[in-house]
Amino acid sequence: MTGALVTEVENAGAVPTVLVVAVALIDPDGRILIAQRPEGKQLAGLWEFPGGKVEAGERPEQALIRELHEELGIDVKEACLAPFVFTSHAYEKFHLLMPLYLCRRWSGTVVAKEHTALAWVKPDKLRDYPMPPADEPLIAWLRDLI
Ligand SMILES: Nc1nc2c([nH]c(=O)n2[C@H]2C[C@H](O)[C@@H](COP(=O)(O)OP(=O)(O)OP(=O)(O)O)O2)c(=O)[nH]1
Repeated sequence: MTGALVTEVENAGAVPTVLVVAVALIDPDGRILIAQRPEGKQLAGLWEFPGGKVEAGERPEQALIRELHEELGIDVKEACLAPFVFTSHAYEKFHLLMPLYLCRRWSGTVVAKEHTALAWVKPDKLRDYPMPPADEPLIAWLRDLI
């Protein structure tokens, strides 16, 4: 009886783990691109690294290349995506697992197709832009290693 109750309590807290891929695009001046989430979406108004959810049947790098084309209108080759660090964060409705890649090379001009605004920001200035809580550890890594 007690065992069953414990199991129920544990299951009540179970949420799906969602895999989201994101990238720090770095320009020749060492600035990183961040993008402001549009109104009407979860975490609206916060600044994020471009990227999105990995869809069924996609590899993470394919998903990121697709998202960068859809969101920013740029083309990125898989070889130009360098795995960097990841964040693992418990949101209320899901658990976010988000690898962050680095990319210094792409073709095309960055345009905000889905975001409210874009900003190129030096790593030590990222904290001036409110970002989702999951991004907190990523900011520290970028500041220290880029
Ligand atoms: N792309 C990106 N997403 C982030 C970051 N930090 C962070 O918590 N997230 C969260 C916000 C979303 O819940 C999820 C990204 O998924 P998404 O952007 O494709 O999804 P969405 O909320 O726009 O919703 P959907 O309509 O596409 O389902 O990851 C980040 O730096 N970049």
